[in-house]
Amino acid sequence: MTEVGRALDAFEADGEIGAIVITGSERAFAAGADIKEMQNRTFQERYGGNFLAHWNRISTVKKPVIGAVNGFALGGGCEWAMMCDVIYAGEKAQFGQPEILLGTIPGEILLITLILN
Ligand SMILES: CC(C)(O)CC(=O)SCCNC(=O)CCNC(=O)[C@H](O)C(C)(C)COP(=O)(O)OP(=O)(O)OC[C@H]1O[C@@H](n2cnc3c(N)ncnc32)[C@H](O)[C@@H]1OP(=O)(O)O
Repeated sequence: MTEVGRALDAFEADGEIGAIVITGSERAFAAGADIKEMQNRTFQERYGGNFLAHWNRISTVKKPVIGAVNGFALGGGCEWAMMCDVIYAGEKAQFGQPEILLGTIPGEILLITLILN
């Protein structure tokens, strides 16, 4: 996410770039946060460690952002798509918030963004 954040910073600052397209592969746009990285962290570690830092960067970019989505857009990946100004969805696009099955709050990134703003 740090790399995505850096790329978005650079695109936003580049006067030659008028719009940004974010995409994945045919199989997945993004399957969400790394479950393996999350699974051993306590709530306090996630909250205090700012685990979701940079995840909402798309929503603050001051240039049009287009999400070209195919395959899975799940959890944070679904939220990413929703943060784009336009979603251009392929026929195989699947949007979902399955993280409730992991015991985590669906829509966490957008919820935190709403609370902080
Ligand atoms: C930001 C938050 C924290 O607020 C919310 C989140 O984003 S929590 C994460 C939400 N996402 C999910 O719950 C998606 C979980 N994954 C799946 O449902 C499936 O893996 C799938 C539908 C994306 C793909 O299914 P399938 O084609 O059957 O392939 P798999 O064998 O299940 O997966 C292949 C491989 O990828 C690993 N994988 C998939 N998603 C994740 C993920 N989010 N984090 C880490 N790793 C993921 C999966 O474990 C497999 O790995 P290996 O077993 O091959 O090592």
